[in-house]
Amino acid sequence: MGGQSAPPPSIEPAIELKAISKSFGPVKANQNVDLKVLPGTIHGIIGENGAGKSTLMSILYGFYEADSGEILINGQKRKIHSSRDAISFGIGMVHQHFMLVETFTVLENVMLGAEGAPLLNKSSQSAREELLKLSKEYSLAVDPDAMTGDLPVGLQQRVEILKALYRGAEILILDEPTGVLTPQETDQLFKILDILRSRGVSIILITHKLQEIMAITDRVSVMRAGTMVSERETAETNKNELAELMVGRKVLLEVDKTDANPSEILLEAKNLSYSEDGVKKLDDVSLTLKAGEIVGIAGVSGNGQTELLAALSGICPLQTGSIKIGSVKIDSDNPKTPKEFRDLSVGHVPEDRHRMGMVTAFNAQESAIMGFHDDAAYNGKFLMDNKAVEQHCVRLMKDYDVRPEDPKLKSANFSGGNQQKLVLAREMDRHPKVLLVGQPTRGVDIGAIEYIHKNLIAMRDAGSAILVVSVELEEIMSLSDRILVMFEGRIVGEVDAKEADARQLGLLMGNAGAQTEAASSENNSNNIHSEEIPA
Ligand SMILES: Nc1ncnc2c1ncn2[C@@H]1O[C@H](COP(=O)(O)OP(=O)(O)OP(=O)(O)O)[C@@H](O)[C@H]1O
Repeated sequence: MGGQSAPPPSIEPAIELKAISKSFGPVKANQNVDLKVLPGTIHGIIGENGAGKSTLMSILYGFYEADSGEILINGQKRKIHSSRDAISFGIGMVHQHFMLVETFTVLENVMLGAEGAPLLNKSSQSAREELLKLSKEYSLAVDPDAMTGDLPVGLQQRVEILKALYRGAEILILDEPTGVLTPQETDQLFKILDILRSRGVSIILITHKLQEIMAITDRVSVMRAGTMVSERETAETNKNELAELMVGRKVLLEVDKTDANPSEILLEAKNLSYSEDGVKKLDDVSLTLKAGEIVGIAGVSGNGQTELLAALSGICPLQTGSIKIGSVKIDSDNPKTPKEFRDLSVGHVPEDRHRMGMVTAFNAQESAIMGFHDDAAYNGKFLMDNKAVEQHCVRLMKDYDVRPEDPKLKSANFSGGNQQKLVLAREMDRHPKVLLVGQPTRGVDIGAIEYIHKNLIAMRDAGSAILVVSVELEEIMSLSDRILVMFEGRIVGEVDAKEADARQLGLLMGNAGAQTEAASSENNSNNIHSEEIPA
């Protein structure tokens, strides 16, 4: 490892990984990786997509066994063959995709699978008492009897943390925990992590967001291409240095763009309303998208953004209102399928790449043409022209830096960020007139974010109309030319991006009723989302 100052020898690391290696076929996901995490500290791990961070944590948590190397927990050499072993050594993991049973209560989820716990029994008084005690001790307020599926994402994550603590975790691994959180939920999570640290819990935090590393960690390790390349005291580094260590070159952390030059309207939505199970998800939404502009949708997730993207791409049928694309009018009397929307040159990058962007069981080249598989270019005489599909996929992988460059690899076996790049590549490469993008850079490393933002701006400058939905206010503010704010299915405000400031957007996002929340987060020293945003 280059340039790091070694931890004081007197302190025994809570975790020590020595020369860990792990390969998947030809892919060396981890090569001779060393890591020391001191007790009662928050240790960040950063690295490009596919650098090997999740693999390393999966080894520590017993999902994978290393090909070679050693694991020491509190100075003791340990063999971890399963997550049960990891739990018994005091390791807990909060996964990117929660492992909770949505139809169980919080208490039932916390008890589920806990080693040595009494059989699952709703009235288990001791479990309830223990849960309440943990909630109090770590300021993790949550109703034990709430149905887990009804809780907002931030609270579900809290249940995951409680579950780990209930099982006696003293070491907590969090893999990209803020990817699905609102700025306010992120602030709350960081307060919780701070409390856990002050109580002696050791935390490993994997994140792509360098402002989070700077805000909350004590030390940070940098991985590149399966190896550990650097380690720094957080107080002695900065975002630019970390970005360069990760990517191996200087990275532009701000979006570089000229003013937009919008021209004709390419898409016009009028009075869209949509209800599901009696709940209004879209409420009289009207908007226009013009050639040569990027329109950003800001809002706390769950306020109709998903349904708006679904309506504008033909995935959810129109109930009320109409959409005009060029001269074609679409409404409930004249519906169109997603394929027909695509034929009208509407591209769509869905927010949830796993459920809607790709079929994880398909290989990369199949995912790379999903939705376009009946294009003449891929059709042989009788069957699909697999050679043509493969060549197309390889070109996309080269152009969008999808790693590994293996069109035959199962989509599920790409790292999260590389899956995202593959879906973006598929949609952007066709240069649609209208591009709808949900969470363009979720789980994507900073080098790739720079690349994706540059490409979106290039598409705009070439005359596409782009609609971006993102929970990252910073992204919305720096990428958009106009910002629309959604709240409870409605568009409650429109702001010129040049004049937007985070506080004003935050107030609109919470609508008047939640002003206190926005105001209190403004006073919060961990309010990193707005702090980073240029006014
Ligand atoms: N089960 C698997 N089979 C084959 N290859 C795999 C498997 N799991 C991971 N890989 C490969 O190992 C490498 C490291 O992946 P890993 O998920 O650890 O990266 P990461 O740093 O966590 O990336 P990201 O930031 O995108 O989540 C990648 O090239 C990935 O494609």
